[in-house]
Amino acid sequence: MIEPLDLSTFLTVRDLERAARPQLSPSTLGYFLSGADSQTTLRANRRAFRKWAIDYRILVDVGRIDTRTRLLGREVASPILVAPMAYHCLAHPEGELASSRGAAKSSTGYVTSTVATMPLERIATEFDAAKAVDAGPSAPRWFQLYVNKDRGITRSLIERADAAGYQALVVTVDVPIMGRRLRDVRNAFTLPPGMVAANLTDVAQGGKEAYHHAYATGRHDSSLTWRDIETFRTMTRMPILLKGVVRGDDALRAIDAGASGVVVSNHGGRQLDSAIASLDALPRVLEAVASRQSAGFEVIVDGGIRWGTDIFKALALGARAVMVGRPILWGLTLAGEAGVARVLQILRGELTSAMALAGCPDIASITRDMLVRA
Ligand SMILES: Cc1cc2nc3c(=O)[nH]c(=O)nc-3n(C[C@H](O)[C@H](O)[C@H](O)COP(=O)(O)O)c2cc1C
Ligand SMILES: CCCCC(=O)C(=O)O
Repeated sequence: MIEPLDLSTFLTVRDLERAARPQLSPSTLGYFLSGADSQTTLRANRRAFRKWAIDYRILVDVGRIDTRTRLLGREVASPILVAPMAYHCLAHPEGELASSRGAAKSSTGYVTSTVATMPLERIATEFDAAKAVDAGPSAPRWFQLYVNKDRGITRSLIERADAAGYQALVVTVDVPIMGRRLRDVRNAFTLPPGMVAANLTDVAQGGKEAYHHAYATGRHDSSLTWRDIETFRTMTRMPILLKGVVRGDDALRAIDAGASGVVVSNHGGRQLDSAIASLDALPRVLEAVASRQSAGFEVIVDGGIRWGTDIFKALALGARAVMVGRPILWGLTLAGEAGVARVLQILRGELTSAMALAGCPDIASITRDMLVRA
């Protein structure tokens, strides 16, 4: 019998990554890890955090640390969300059912991907059932939208997400075409037999045609524009966030198009290689938004968050919250729901420690002056 994993021996996200990697096939590992082309942006996302140092404060009462904040008008337990990622069943047989439970039990927000390997309704049910029932704010769950050439399919996805009680629609806008990830090309990456993108059952699944390729080249809509965002706005009551914004002017257009926020992101370095690092893009997006005084407009950032201090830096620069991508997949690979919960526990624990050591007992006290150039 295999000894059950003692997750408490994993102290950092890196520990989980190191243990998870050998468990995955080369094709899946390549898909999870890869950035586009030379992977310059993938590296830049990490490097951007190292350019800042924390200018900590002393002799502040940090006997009680409070990580609560507000997101889209609701109180949340922490400023951390699970980023939308495709195909969780590649990491674990229970796929998104396990990852969503892991997030819910950790009181962490969760974003379901359009290309999930489980039906979005089941993910919603699983998340809600697993939510921590003790006092404290409950975690949000949002739906990420990829726009299909067949707008009937897109409309039906939005309606299903609405009906399933998702609280926001995250429209990903940095994938007009799929970035070229060299390992995926070389491995002819696709989904193994029997695994499907459970919410897009119209697309050729399995069989001869490689699913991933079939969707990316056949169904994904490269003609998406601002006008479509305005159309989606009229189709749902859910607030809309645009994910993949890096420019100030685009953030202003997002406000004009009726969006409730943006995710400053370059898709984890998987799309345009040599794109600006997401943390570097954050200040100018915030500056543009501030110039418009759009009260309540949310600015979230993702890309390269691996430590609690990374979250601290993103918040100090002005982000409302962060999304965490690949680390979730390492936890899911190693131990399903419990592994995801462990990743989130580590990150939240590190954030709490950083706040205590920096003299910031609550999120509001993590201000811009807490950072200096390293
Ligand atoms: C394997 C993988 C699959 C992804 N799938 C999606 C997706 O379906 N939709 C989406 O909007 N973003 C997707 N992303 C991008 C993430 O949401 C997020 O922007 C990125 O992973 C953040 O960077 P990090 O992995 O360095 O934390 C994916 C990223 C990875 C690594
Ligand atoms: C068509 C699936 C796209 C998934 C994705 O967003 C990614 O691999 O980065």
